Amino acid sequence: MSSSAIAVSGLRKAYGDKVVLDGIDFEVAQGSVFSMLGPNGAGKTTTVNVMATLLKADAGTVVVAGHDVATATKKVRASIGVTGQFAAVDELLTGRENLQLMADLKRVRSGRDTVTQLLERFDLVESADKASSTYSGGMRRKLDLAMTLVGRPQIIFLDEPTTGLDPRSRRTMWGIVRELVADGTTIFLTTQYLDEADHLSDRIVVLDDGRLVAQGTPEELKRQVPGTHVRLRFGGLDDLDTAARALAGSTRDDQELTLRVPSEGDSRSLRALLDTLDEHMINALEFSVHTPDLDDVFLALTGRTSAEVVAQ
Ligand SMILES: Nc1ncnc2c1ncn2[C@@H]1O[C@H](COP(=O)(O)OP(=O)(O)OP(=O)(O)O)[C@@H](O)[C@H]1O
Repeated sequence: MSSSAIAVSGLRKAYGDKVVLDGIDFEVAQGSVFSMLGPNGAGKTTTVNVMATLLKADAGTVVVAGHDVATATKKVRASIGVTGQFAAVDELLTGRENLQLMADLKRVRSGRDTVTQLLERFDLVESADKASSTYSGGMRRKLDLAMTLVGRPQIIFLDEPTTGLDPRSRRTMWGIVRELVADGTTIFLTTQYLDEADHLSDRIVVLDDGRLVAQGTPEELKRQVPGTHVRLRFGGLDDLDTAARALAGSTRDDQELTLRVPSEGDSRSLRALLDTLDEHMINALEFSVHTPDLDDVFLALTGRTSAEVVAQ
């Protein structure tokens, strides 16, 4: 068995004439967080559904926890947990009953203890005996994830787990993801939130229109996009003029009295820039360094900003 938790190669899927996955390849290391980013309709859920044995691929090989999804469906299902868009929470049952039902379905030994531990871990003890229909969105998602953890799956698929959550609940979910990974669980996450992928992931792939347009660590992806620059703001047009002439490759904004200067962003190049300003006896009222973030990467790769994607 390879050390990869998931290995996908040449994965293709079409609905009629519409090609949704056009031959994608990636590997997910055991005990890591792997994020798939992509705009609406890029094919993220389709990819998760194939890996989770809920959908058959047209071509390609998908191996999950050492088993081929095409031939060893049961073994794959016994190794994974899926949470997100196909939420399993039954609203008529209480939180405790939902968890107990899952423990019974998965034939977990000492199911009652597991349920108690999960209620504690997810801070759901107080509401454990209330109908889950009365839960807030954040509580329902926590319950959904808790249900996924019954039976301790090795690999967990989280399909957009924090969409619509308030910042505090998002942070709670992030904390739980980190704990799971520290315990050796592998997490496959799909998200439209770049900051989420940036904070949590060991590796990220960007899916657009059925193809992987980039993959790497968050840092590697950010490095693919040139754009570290220093922004200077001056007190008047004279200073702006002088600085623009002295600093090669800079772009000026006369309204804002600002200058954008390309820079490596390291201490030596910043010192050289300040020396140049000193030599010309110019004082910048403001000085800030901007490094590209995943939003810039996303824009460069897909032609869309994440805000546009979320607003769709
Ligand atoms: N059962 C289906 N029949 C036909 N087309 C489908 C079916 N399921 C998905 N599609 C299409 O496949 C494409 C990819 O869908 P998918 O749900 O995988 O995208 P996604 O990246 O998960 O998007 P979202 O973020 O909106 O969930 C979309 O264009 C969708 O309309």
